[in-house]
Amino acid sequence: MLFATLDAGGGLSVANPATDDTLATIKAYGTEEIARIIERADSVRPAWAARTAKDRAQVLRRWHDLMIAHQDELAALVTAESGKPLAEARGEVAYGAAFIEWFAEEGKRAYGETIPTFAPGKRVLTIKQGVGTCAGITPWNFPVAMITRKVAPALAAGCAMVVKPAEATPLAALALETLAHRAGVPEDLFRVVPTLDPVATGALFCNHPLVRKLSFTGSTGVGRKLMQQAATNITRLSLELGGNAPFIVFDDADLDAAVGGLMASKFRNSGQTCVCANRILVQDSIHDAFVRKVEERVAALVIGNGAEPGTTIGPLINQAAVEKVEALVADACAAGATVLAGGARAEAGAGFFEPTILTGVTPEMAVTSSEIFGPVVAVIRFADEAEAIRIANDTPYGLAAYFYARDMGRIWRVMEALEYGMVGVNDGIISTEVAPFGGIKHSGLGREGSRHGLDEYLELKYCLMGGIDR
Ligand SMILES: NC(=O)C1=CN([C@@H]2O[C@H](COP(=O)(O)OP(=O)(O)OC[C@H]3O[C@@H](n4cnc5c(N)ncnc54)[C@H](OP(=O)(O)O)[C@@H]3O)[C@@H](O)[C@H]2O)C=CC1
Ligand SMILES: O=C(O)CCCC(=O)O
Repeated sequence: MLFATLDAGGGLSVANPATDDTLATIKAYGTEEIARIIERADSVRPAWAARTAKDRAQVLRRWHDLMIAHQDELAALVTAESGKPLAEARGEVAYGAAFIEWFAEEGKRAYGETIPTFAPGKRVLTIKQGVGTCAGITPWNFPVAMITRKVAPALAAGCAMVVKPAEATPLAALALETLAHRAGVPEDLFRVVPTLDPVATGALFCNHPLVRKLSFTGSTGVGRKLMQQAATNITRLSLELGGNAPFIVFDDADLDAAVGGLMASKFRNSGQTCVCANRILVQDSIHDAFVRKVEERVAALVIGNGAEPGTTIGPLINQAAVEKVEALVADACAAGATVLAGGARAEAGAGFFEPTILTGVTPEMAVTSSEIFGPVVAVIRFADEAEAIRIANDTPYGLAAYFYARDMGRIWRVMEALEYGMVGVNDGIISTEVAPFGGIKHSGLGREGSRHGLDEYLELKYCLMGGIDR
């Protein structure tokens, strides 16, 4: 069996959200064991950091290649444990592998600098060095890519990393660990530690003196707790938290392109991503035409088990997620919104919710202030550019925003006015390893991917050399 760790036995049971069947029961780590794993990671780190960046890159490159060679098996695991349709799961494996390829190369470019001196006889320079041993906490919605987006830059920078995957999706994470070790990543340098105690594990990661950096992707509430805990040890943090993405369609937009962008953004992983369009703002004069086109596209979506060919909408991750979406739709309807499509649990099974369109939504409704994390298109009308920007920015979140327009002046004005870390202009999918992914305000700290993603795992050391003139 490729992924031997799955047979390790123990207390953590993993279910398929489409069928509720148990997929595997795996070992759950306790905090004492995780503490020892951190210590072992830290003990092998100096030897890894001492290798050349090119040497580390070759190991990472082999890990990337093994992921691609096992793309179908990894995708099958992702679909089984997270529910996302197989085509999306294959896409996630390629996306996740791309971070490894990217950072394998980027690790070779961790340049320092020489700075023109401030005094004769002295020279000023900087070097960049790995931050040390790192920890990661990852969510269930991207069981592969959220791990590689953290581990690849950490390893490329010469760091060690211990990752706690989401309780719902540890199988792909363990498979990634197996492939990394096969590729030549030293076994103790990168470890995946599924656990039934996320609270104690988070506290351990924040307070263990050997953990110099924690990278977290998940809800804003948990991110806030980790930030409070990290204060004691002054642990460096990257936080990729919740979003509330506005998706604005102006009257000069290419409507078909905007509908296509909305479908891609809104229904990716059945609406369960932090960058999914959450509030759909449509200008008065094109509102009805736009909504009609969205209705046609929503009617063509296929709900079902993600493992079935042709499925485009899988289950939500669990019953709590279904109940949350159901409550948001009910609340919006009670406050005056109209259901144009869907609006209820789907017949496919207990974990499924119908792709839904709500019109007549207002910024006061909970469906617009909450991160829906489900397949609900909540449409708000607006009159002009100023109103759209005001509504779009009226949220504590600041992760991704999208808008469709053709007027160049408007494009620049709106792009600059949106208070978000990422803006998609005439595009609904912004995620790529080459660009800096991250948010502002309550959506987090730091950036992942791109050359900036490497800096999250590097310390900048300033060195002053005196006595040059003696
Ligand atoms: N920004 C993003 O990408 C994501 C945002 N979310 C948002 O959060 C909502 C809830 O989803 P949920 O899965 O509960 O998100 P969480 O933030 O609870 O989970 C994300 C990760 O954090 C872990 N975790 C949970 N509590 C703690 C803690 N106290 N200390 C340390 N780690 C902890 C989880 O472990 P375990 O799985 O074991 O509980 C998981 O690994 C979603 O509906 C969505 O709105 C969710 C996922 C991703
Ligand atoms: O939703 C998330 O957890 C963030 C990842 C989404 C992406 O990389 O596009």
